[in-house]
Amino acid sequence: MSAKILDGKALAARLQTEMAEQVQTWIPQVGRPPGLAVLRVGEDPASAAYVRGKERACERVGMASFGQHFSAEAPPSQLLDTILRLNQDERVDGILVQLPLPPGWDPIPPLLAIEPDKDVDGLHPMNLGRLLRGEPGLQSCTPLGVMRLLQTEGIPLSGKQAVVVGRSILVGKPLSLMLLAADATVTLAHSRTPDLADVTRRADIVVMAVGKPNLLSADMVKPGAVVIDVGINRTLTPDGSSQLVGDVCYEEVKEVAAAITPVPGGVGPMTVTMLLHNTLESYRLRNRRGNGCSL
Ligand SMILES: Nc1nc(=O)c2c([nH]1)NC[C@@H]1CN(c3ccc(C(=O)N[C@@H](CCC(=O)O)C(=O)O)cc3)C=[N+]21
Repeated sequence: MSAKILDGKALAARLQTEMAEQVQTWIPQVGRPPGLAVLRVGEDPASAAYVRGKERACERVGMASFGQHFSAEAPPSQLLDTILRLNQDERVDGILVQLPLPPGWDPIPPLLAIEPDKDVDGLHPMNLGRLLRGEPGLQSCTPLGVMRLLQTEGIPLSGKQAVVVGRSILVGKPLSLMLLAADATVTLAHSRTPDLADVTRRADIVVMAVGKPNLLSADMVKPGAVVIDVGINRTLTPDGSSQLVGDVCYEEVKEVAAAITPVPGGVGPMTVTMLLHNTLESYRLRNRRGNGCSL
């Protein structure tokens, strides 16, 4: 039996169409479109590609984008000043700093400078604290995309064993808290976990968020488990062309899992969609408070 393919790309397209319709009904009430500012530093080609993808998605749903690019040699105060200005800018609902920053750039000051209510990446300590405490707040896009995909596919989480592999602040840690909030029993494994296979084999839901191709093989998966692949790795094929792969041995794992996300076309498109979702949420909250209109 072969696993159900969890088509993140299709779900992302559907959600973006819905958002585009909502945006069109809200613009006349508010008098402006929702706005997102993506800030990029340096010349990392992968970051440049991701930022382009985010800006294109913005345009597709009718949002305004206020992107800015800084040289890796620019003084970090330039980035901070820009963030402070965008915090005050009424046209901007979301601000994000594309990570990783170039060597020598400390990500903490810019992440702290972003106004928490515009922090659409959910990385400000205020929003991370809200997530930890189970309070409403902006939440990290990739974990949110994984949760939305699981919920839309009707995959039950309450009482299930969920194993997350990878403890990053962008994915592993926040996703563990979200799965916990959904009443899963959560294990957070990482590079120092001995006998990873022994841990993953207990899981009803395995999430891979490490960044190592082929880390999860079929013998590490309980038959009938759900496998979510957050890994994004660029590898070279024998003929020399570049290929995007996740952290999962996809071809063999899909023969034992009940459901699996592909790479590309799984979690990646959901990440971008949740960024738009967070920007819209911030726009709605800002205008609800601001002028009493009911978005
Ligand atoms: N502050 C910050 N926030 C982020 O959300 C953030 C970040 N920094 N740094 C890098 C990671 C990576 N990331 C992805 C977004 C979309 C795809 C995506 O759309 N992937 C497509 C394929 C894209 C391609 O072909 O290259 C897919 O999986 O189908 C992947 C990865 C967001 N990140």
